[in-house]
Amino acid sequence: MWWNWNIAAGRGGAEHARCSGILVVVFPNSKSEPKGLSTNELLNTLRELRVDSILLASYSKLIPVELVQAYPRSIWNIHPSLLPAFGGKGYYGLKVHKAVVASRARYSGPTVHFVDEHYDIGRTLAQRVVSMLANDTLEKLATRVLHKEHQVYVDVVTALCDDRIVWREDGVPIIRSRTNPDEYT
Ligand SMILES: Nc1nc2c(c(=O)[nH]1)N[C@@H](CN(C=O)c1ccc(C(=O)N[C@@H](CCC(=O)O)C(=O)O)cc1)CN2
Ligand SMILES: NCC(=O)N[C@@H]1O[C@H](COP(=O)([O-])[O-])[C@@H](O)[C@H]1O
Repeated sequence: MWWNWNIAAGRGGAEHARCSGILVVVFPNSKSEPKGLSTNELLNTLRELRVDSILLASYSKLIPVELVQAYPRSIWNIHPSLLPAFGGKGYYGLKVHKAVVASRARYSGPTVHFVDEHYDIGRTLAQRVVSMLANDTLEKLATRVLHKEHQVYVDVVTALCDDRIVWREDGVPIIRSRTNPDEYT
């Protein structure tokens, strides 16, 4: 069963979701969000709503280990670089693209990965490549990468809905092709 619901860390995302009729719970509890849920309250809410998959998008806090352990192989995140490059603590939003441009890398692109206890080291599930341009600005690169993010996350969610995400014997997650069951990416 798919629930339209949203765990919002930012006010803009929460308001947009509410206006779209999407159930919103705010996490974590903080000074700026005193009505936010604690980890245990969030876990109870997710269980009550029978949530079985969690997808992060622009979520800028560390998901607590209790939530990671309660949802094994069931929390995904999208990161705006080709992990493991340019990931980890301090790498989010434009900071990621700034590091990529400074490195003179020839390619960048989004990564969809499983979430584990630490930032950005969970198993990679899908990536898309974006070529760097000689006159790239942070904003131009961010826009091109974001465009690919919106494509690759939709592809991953579609594969999730189709039950086409499988784990290879060596522990690598792969996606079975929608058209040819003998092909994987
Ligand atoms: N347990 C996990 N939690 C989260 C993960 C993860 O892989 N495991 N991914 C991040 C998303 N992310 C990159 O994709 C990311 C977000 C934020 C940071 C970061 O350094 N944050 C700052 C705080 C920023 C703020 O307060 O707004 C920090 O921790 O100092 C790194 C990577 C989502 N959660
Ligand atoms: N590490 C997490 C991270 O950097 N997330 C990134 O923040 C950007 C802004 O998205 P938004 O316009 O939806 O807020 C997106 O590129 C997203 O990948």
